[in-house]
Amino acid sequence: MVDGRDAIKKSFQFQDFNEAFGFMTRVALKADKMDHHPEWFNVYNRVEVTLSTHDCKGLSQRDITLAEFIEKTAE
Ligand SMILES: C[C@H](O)[C@H](O)[C@H]1CNC2=NC(N)=NC(=O)C2=N1
Repeated sequence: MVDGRDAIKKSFQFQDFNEAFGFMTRVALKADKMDHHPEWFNVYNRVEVTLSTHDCKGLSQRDITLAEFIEKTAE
């Protein structure tokens, strides 16, 4: 969860930048297909992802669906 707002957040660590950016690319393609986009921050091998739904100013099923895809993709 994120302080002060209805959002979920998770940090992922990879071997290197190449792995991190590959992960981001796969998530980006899925996100755009869903028309549901993450807030994220990347430094080298670390990617912090925050999910929420602007349309309802909170969490929706879309956040859960994208979160499940993200967890699978990070494995
Ligand atoms: C116009 C467009 O469909 C909307 O702004 C979409 C785009 N991506 C989005 N992403 C997220 N995270 N929440 C939204 O409500 C949202 N809405």
